[in-house]
Parts: sequence; C-alpha cells; structure tokens
Amino acid sequence: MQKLNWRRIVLKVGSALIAPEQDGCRSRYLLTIAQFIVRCRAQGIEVILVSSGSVAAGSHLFPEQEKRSVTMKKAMAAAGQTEMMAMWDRFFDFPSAQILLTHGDLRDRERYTSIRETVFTLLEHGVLPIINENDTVTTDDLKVGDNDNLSAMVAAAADADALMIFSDVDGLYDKNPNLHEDAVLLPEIDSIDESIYAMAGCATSAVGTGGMKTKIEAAEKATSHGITTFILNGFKEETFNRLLAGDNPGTIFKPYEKPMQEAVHWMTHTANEQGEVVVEGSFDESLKDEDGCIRSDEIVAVHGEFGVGDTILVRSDDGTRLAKATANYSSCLLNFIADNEQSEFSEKMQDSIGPVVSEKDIALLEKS
Ligand SMILES: Nc1ncnc2c1ncn2[C@@H]1O[C@H](COP(=O)(O)OP(=O)(O)O)[C@@H](O)[C@H]1O
Ligand SMILES: N[C@@H](CCC(=O)OP(=O)(O)O)C(=O)O
Repeated sequence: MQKLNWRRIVLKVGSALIAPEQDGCRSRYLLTIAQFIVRCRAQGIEVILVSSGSVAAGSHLFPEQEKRSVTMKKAMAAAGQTEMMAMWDRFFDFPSAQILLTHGDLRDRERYTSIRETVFTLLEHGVLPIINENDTVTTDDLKVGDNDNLSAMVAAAADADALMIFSDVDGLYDKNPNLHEDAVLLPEIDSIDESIYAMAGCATSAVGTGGMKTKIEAAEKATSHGITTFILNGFKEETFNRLLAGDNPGTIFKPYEKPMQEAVHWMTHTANEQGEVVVEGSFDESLKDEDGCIRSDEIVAVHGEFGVGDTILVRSDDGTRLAKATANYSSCLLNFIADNEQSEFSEKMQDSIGPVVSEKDIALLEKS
C-alpha cells in the first residue's frame, strides 16, 4: 500500500451513515469508517472525527408526533449523542474524546484558542477527538447549523491538510443526482465560484442538513486555508480503499495556492462582526498609505457596540462590505472621539493608541 502524505486529516460523517433507519445507531457503515481511521493512524496520520447523527440516533426514543419541535430535537440530540459516542468508542482500542461546540465558542478568539490547544493535546497523546455541534445549548444566534461548515472550521482550527466529507452520494454532481438521472459527477474543482454553488441543491434524505450547498461552503472555507477537501460516498467500502491507495474516489477541491494565514482565515470565515465602522470611499487608498491602517478621522459612522479586540466590519459609505478587522478602539471611545474631534484629549488618545484597525489585523472581503 502506498504511504499517504497527509499529516492531519478531518473526517466528517453525515447522519445517514450513523443512523440510516433513524432508529438508533447502526454499525453497518461506521465499521468501515472506523477501519479507515485505524489504518490512517497506523500510517502516522492524525485523525479528527466530526460526527453528525445525534438527532437521528436519538430519534427513536421520542414519540413520532412530537419530533418536529426544536425542544424535542435538542432532547433527541442529547440522548443520541451518548448512543453515538458509545458506538464509536466500541470500534477503537485507543481512547476517544467528545468535544461539543457551538459557533459561539468558535467565534470567540479566546475560546477558539482554547479549543485548538485541547485538540492538539489530544492528538499528541493519541486520543481521537470526536466533535459535534452542541445542539442542546444552541440558539439561532449561537449555532453553526450544519456540520459541513463546522468541520471546515475545525479543520482550519486544527491546521489539518485534508478535509474528507463522507456523505450518501459519490461527490458533487452538476445537479442533484437523486432528482436528475443525467447528473454528471465532477471529479475535480479548481476554484469555487457562483457556478459551483448553482449546481448545489438541498438534502433529499430525511436526516441530512444543508445538502450540497453547505458542503461547498465548507470546501470554500477549508481550501482558502490550504486544506484539500473531498466530498465522498461513505456508504461504499471502495471509497476507503481507493483513498488509501492514493486515488480520488469522489470530488476533490484543490487548496488555494496562497492560503490565508490562520488569524485572517478565522476572522473571515469563523468570527462574527460585533459592530461596524463606515469609511469614505473604497478604503484601498487607506491601505496604500504608509501605515496601511485606518485612523479615526477617516471614519464617518460607527454602528453597534464593540470592545477592543472584537471583530468589526469595515463598510464603505455606499454600503459595500470591505473588510473584517480587529478593533483597537471600543465603539464607545470612537463615538467620543467623533464628538470631540478637535479636542486635545482626542488627538492625544489617537497618538497613544494608534490606528482604529491596523493592516496585520485586516481581512479584505470580496466586494459585495
Ligand atoms: N449537485 C449535487 N450533487 C450531489 N448531491 C446533491 C447535489 N445537490 C443536492 N444534493 C443532495 O445532497 C445530499 C447530501 O447532503 P446531505 O443530505 O445534507 O448529507 P449529509 O447528511 O451527509 O450531510 C445528496 O443526497 C443529494 O440529495
Ligand atoms: N449536529 C447534528 C447534525 C447536523 C448536520 O449537519 O447533519 P448532516 O447534514 O447529516 O451532517 C446532529 O448531530 O444530529
């Protein structure tokens, strides 16, 4: 067998593979995935597992007519998660560790750093991290909402070099193969643009969340961090044998040649903006000046409440989203400076703190 040159990989397993009949976990497909994990580890590849399926696994414990409510789904997730972890743990003779996350955790830089450190420590000690969204505590505001995007955020946080999304189809087709007989499998995607998103339809299984759209979003997040991304059929044993032989059995998304740095990537794809500052014009000009930064006198408006170190959106006065950045000033102080523009105190304040945002903490956005 060929030696694979991945150093660290993230595997994302969809609900249909965990609980295909929605009446508890089934080992039918998981056994093959577990064997793949064992074989990768035997080759010295570090593995992180992002496992969906807690809702599908816990579903059989609750009455059918009540399953639609959000509260009931959270209860299903809480019960199903235990069942799912027990199932995974049974396959391995090395320890595994459960990590339950929300977007609230990932978008907070301190908690994000703590998650990274924990994952690295587990890997260093041979423990398999098994990650899922913490569905029980999420609200609309706190959740990632789908494990495809979650797995990409995890892959970036863990500095993985490959993300493998195992689903119930062979890869990305030019249209949904479950609805169109003539759909064609696309083995290789060099770059992701609107034409790729246009091919993606919704999930057609009873248990999937997001369908292909969220998988493409995940691929975009991961490839921009230099992470090769695959969409693969986890139902087929052949998929795993071909991966181990160095083949591509599904769709591969090529990584960016110039990946974003970790902090910029986090700001662009994981952090939420806490507020925004509006600048005049395109702000490309501001970046071109000698400090490569924005000073408070260039700001025409401040919206929302944010503190020092929070992520903010920089918007131009015509509404264009220009960049995300780390704020060096709180919104309160910026408003004070704006109200007292000419005062000596305000001048001194800016001289001592420096620019509102500086170049090293700016992630430029596609103009939209
Ligand atoms: N262009 C496409 N190519 C492949 N699958 C697609 C496409 N558009 C929509 N789909 C649907 O996406 C589904 C996979 O997504 P999903 O059900 O969310 O899986 P998972 O639970 O593995 O995340 C497929 O079963 C298929 O019905
Ligand atoms: N966190 C949810 C999974 C959400 C999800 O994205 O599911 P899937 O589309 O099957 O990967 C659960 O464990 O049921």
